[in-house]
Amino acid sequence: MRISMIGTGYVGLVTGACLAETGNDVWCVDVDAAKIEELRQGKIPIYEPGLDVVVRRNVEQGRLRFTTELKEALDSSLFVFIAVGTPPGDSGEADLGHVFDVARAIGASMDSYKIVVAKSTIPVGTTMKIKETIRNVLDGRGRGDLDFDVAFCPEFLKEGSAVEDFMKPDRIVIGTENNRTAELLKELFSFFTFREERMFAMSVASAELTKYAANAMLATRISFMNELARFCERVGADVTEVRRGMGSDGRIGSAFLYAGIGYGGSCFPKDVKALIHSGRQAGTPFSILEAVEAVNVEQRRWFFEKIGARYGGDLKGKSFALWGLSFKPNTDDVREAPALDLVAWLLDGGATLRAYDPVAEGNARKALAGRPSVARAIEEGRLRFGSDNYEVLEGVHALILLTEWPLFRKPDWERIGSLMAEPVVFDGRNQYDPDRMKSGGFVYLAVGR
Ligand SMILES: NC(=O)c1ccc[n+]([C@@H]2O[C@H](COP(=O)([O-])OP(=O)(O)OC[C@H]3O[C@@H](n4cnc5c(N)ncnc54)[C@H](O)[C@@H]3O)[C@@H](O)[C@H]2O)c1
Ligand SMILES: O=c1ccn([C@@H]2O[C@H](COP(=O)(O)OP(=O)(O)O[C@H]3O[C@H](CO)[C@@H](O)[C@H](O)[C@H]3O)[C@@H](O)[C@H]2O)c(=O)[nH]1
Repeated sequence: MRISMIGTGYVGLVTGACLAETGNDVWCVDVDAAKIEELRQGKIPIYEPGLDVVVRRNVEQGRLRFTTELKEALDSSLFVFIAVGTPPGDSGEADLGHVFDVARAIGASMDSYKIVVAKSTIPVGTTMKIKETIRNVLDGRGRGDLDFDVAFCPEFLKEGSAVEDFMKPDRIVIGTENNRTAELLKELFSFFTFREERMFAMSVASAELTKYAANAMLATRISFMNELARFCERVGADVTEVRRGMGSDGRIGSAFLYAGIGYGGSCFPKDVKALIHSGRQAGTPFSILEAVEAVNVEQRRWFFEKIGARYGGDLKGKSFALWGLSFKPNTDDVREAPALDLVAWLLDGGATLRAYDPVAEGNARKALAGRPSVARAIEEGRLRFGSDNYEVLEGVHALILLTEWPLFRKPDWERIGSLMAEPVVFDGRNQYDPDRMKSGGFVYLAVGR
């Protein structure tokens, strides 16, 4: 089938490449000319395991193309996917500016029947507003005769395993206004699952809300565990043991119960805020989600204070090695990464930092440059980036683990001990065994144990 993917970011590029991989002809469209140029030259603008191979293969085989010209792509497509960003607005609402820009551009460019499928995460009612926007532009062009359908198909991929998640989804949700569109979308997505029971056709509104509900539930589990972890510390329990005990109940399950320094990324923080905003607007506030968000904001601060407490609240003259800057392992994405707040607070407290991340250094540098106090600290030489995870340890007072990259899972503790000025480890992701750490001569401070 012929497809236009509008927005070539984490979701658009993965979706476009995977749809091409299953034999479709895909145009990826973006307003970012530099990004499109990079892609045309065979460079992948994001770090996502396995994506480079899929993109290159499909470009070589002529099924995947990149353009800034929407019309060029639309003219040869039946399906038009919208995969642009929906960042948080000032009051937590989803900012739909890019989505409606695209809707207007589709209305201005289309000259034949299309199925417009929103994949961006958008509040209930938005898909129908997209339809109205396209219709208004068509009417304005005197092309009210042109027919089109709209649909909403949420994306559930996780960064760091996006290609695998897309190719082998747990479920495919298809929100449409009519059966014909649902059947066509089922056919398009049937490449990714042989199991009919994994395809959920539903109303557009239900599909829109399914996406927010799933993210909000996962975020709720994480905040629950983070609050539980703080309680565990007070009462002498170990949250990792509690997690194993409770997660073994099939009704609860073991996924997304890991306490740490709070959830980050481009989705959970913004989607929880957006659902809170929608709930308030509808007069049915999500008091649970308000708490989920508050706990998440507190959690990174709680960890920072835990570090400070070891030094009587005074970080001046202390130096720390930081392992990990991305919001989770296997990605270069630092959007809403808890690590960035930790970097800023530690520097504001007077500490000197040496940070290492396998792939996110570039994005972290850009994001941190926007914080004036961090930019000053970089000028003063109080924040440096290392080229490997051992180099940053030389002479530091403690190691702080912020992102659980596989590389950090089983390090050489003897070597680490010999490099550091003091053998202290703050583990923000509960990666190490407290008994082994203590018997290895380390002071080990983790989350909820
Ligand atoms: N990142 C994820 O893991 C993930 C997973 C599921 C759903 N989502 C949702 O998917 C959407 C996209 O997220 P993302 O992380 O891919 O965003 P992103 O910021 O990585 O990419 C968005 C792209 O859209 C482009 N764009 C903006 N306006 C445009 C326009 N008018 N025409 C063409 N291109 C335009 C931008 O230049 C950018 O390249 C969001 O709604 C997000 O909530 C994201
Ligand atoms: O037990 C856990 C699991 C995750 N996290 C944190 O939660 C955040 C989000 O992690 P994850 O969900 O793995 O990554 P995302 O790429 O943000 O994916 C989420 O957001 C996407 C965008 O909406 C959805 O498509 C995915 O289904 C959903 O998992 C990260 O900061 C993790 O460190 C925890 O703290 N504890």
